[in-house]
Amino acid sequence: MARPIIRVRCERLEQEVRPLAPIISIRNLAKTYDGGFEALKGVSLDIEEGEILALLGPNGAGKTTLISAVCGLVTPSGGTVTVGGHDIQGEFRAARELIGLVPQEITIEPFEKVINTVTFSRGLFGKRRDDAHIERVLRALSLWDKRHSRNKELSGGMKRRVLIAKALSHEPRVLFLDEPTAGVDVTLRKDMWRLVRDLRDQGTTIILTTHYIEEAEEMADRIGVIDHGRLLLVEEKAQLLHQLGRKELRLELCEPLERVPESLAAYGLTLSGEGYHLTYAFDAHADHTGMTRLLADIARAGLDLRDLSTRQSSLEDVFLKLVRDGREEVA
Ligand SMILES: Nc1ncnc2c1ncn2[C@@H]1O[C@H](COP(=O)(O)OP(=O)(O)OP(=O)(O)O)[C@@H](O)[C@H]1O
Repeated sequence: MARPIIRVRCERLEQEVRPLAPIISIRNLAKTYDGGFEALKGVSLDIEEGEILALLGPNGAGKTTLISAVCGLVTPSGGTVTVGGHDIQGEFRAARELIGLVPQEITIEPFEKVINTVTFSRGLFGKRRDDAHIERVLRALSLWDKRHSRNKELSGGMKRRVLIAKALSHEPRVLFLDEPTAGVDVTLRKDMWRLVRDLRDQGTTIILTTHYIEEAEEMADRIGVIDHGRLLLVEEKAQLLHQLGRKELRLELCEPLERVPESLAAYGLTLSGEGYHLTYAFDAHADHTGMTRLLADIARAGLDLRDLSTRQSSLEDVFLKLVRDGREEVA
């Protein structure tokens, strides 16, 4: 009698340790628009269920094109996308049903009432009417009191929330937010961040695009950087922030140098500011930063210091460097 119990346990264990398939799988996705412009150049990316992924990139990087291709609104020129295992082209309806999309531009019928807008949206996905769900969504977005207002009577921030309510009306597993806080004031932006985190806590996978580094830093579990149709990096935010633990010590000399003295070669210093500035990069998390030894060796080399300062690198530095390096590579 004991055997079946053991077998059941083993099966459970296997289920627990089996890695989950990504909810979205993008392989070599390419898009060339009519006229020959290559907006996506072979993007590959897996998105895990329940994560918040922020796609950062400058104007025209390809963020909206990527989202639109994953949502089946733009036909790719190459590559594949699956959502919940369904091919976005071959099994469009099954894949699209899993997705909620909040577009960049406000696209709601001005004379329609809020509640009808959201209820109608659910119907478009062929889902049966569920007033309790619509009420939950509207309450979560602080729109319940406005349910009988016409869309045109709402503020810009409320209209944006109606777009989110529409996107959530059919209970999608993945929510795409294309620049959710563009042109939104600071308070509303923070409300939006809270809302997105709550949705993730309830199990929704979130992919958002943004220009705001602070937004990616605040919300994302992973950050992807895209530019010129290429994904330059996808990294856990915690990992990125660890990398950002790099600091710089800047030394200002009393007399300029022509080159870094041989005795200081091991520190990898860079000389700038017409020979007046020496910069030393170090890991702020390390037990030994090497700073004390460097300063002793500088004194030994007979260099006099006028000033010194340290500076922490930021996500913005990493972002700008990646975009700059990527552009140099392309050029
Ligand atoms: N329908 C189209 N036809 C031709 N080119 C297009 C079309 N849509 C977008 N593009 C071009 O593709 C590139 C990527 O555009 P996309 O909107 O994906 O960028 P983005 O990263 O979302 O930019 P932004 O942050 O400004 O919204 C841009 O150079 C854009 O001009």
